[in-house]
Amino acid sequence: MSSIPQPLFEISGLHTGITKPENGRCLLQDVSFHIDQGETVAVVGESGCGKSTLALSIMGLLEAPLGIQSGRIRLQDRDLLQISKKEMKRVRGTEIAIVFQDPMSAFHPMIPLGAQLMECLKTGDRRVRISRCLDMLDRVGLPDPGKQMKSYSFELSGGMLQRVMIAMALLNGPKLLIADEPTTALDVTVQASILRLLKDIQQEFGMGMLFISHDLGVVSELADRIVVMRQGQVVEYGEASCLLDNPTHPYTRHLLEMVPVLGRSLPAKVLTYDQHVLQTEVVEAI
Ligand SMILES: Nc1ncnc2c1ncn2[C@@H]1O[C@H](COP(=O)(O)OP(=O)(O)OP(=O)(O)O)[C@@H](O)[C@H]1O
Repeated sequence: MSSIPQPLFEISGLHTGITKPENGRCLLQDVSFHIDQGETVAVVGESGCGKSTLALSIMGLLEAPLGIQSGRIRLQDRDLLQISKKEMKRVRGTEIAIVFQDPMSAFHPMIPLGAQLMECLKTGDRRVRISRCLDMLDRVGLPDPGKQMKSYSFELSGGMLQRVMIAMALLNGPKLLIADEPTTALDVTVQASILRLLKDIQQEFGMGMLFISHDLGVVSELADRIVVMRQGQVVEYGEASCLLDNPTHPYTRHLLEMVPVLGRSLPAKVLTYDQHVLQTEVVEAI
């Protein structure tokens, strides 16, 4: 008898909310979805629907008065809600890594970027760790990685710094990468090159990716499946192509209408994306 393969990552029946009894409020209600190895699942919804609360719930980084009320978050065969804080700290950054929206605030301005990257690789010979950081900076397309290791965050552009954050997230070979609005703070011409980079490295490294965005147009570029969230609840969930071609929930249709140029025609968006990439490469080459 063949057993059903286990997903890489699975959330089931997740409820997250304000835990104070006097003003208890549910911010995520019964959220469930899974991510298979090598797959990109996008969570999309407007501001305030609970996307960041979801990312923080997964990373075990919710701060009081927010807390998980019930549900399960599994990475392979482990329930992340049942492991110790110490073990969760190890999982974070090694097995699950996150790329945040604003690269400028993710780095310490007074510490060289190289030292901050090295800090993520806690073990191993110093020379091996330096070489690993240099390799990863090169892999994410940063010119002159040796120079960037000595630079401070304020010396790099937003796009370059986002590449450093992606390199940092990949250093320990995570099984799951969470990208929380990774292109929102960037210039439109740089956005497309960062999206292409995420797509490339996800294929190369074969990890699962949870891509969080308010923009269904951006999501259509790289998602295998899409979770549409509204007011803390999943209103639609399915294969990206089916959901984009035949949205069943009025809110998904509303999000689609907000995508400029795309409307409901994907090929037009793909064309727009390629034009952005071309434009970006021209800008970067100047
Ligand atoms: N510490 C907190 N205390 C009370 N309410 C909170 C707290 N953090 C978030 N919320 C509320 O939870 C809801 C979801 O917020 P969240 O930041 O997860 O949304 P989001 O979809 O990520 O929005 P955005 O795209 O603007 O970042 C919002 O109504 C927000 O006001």
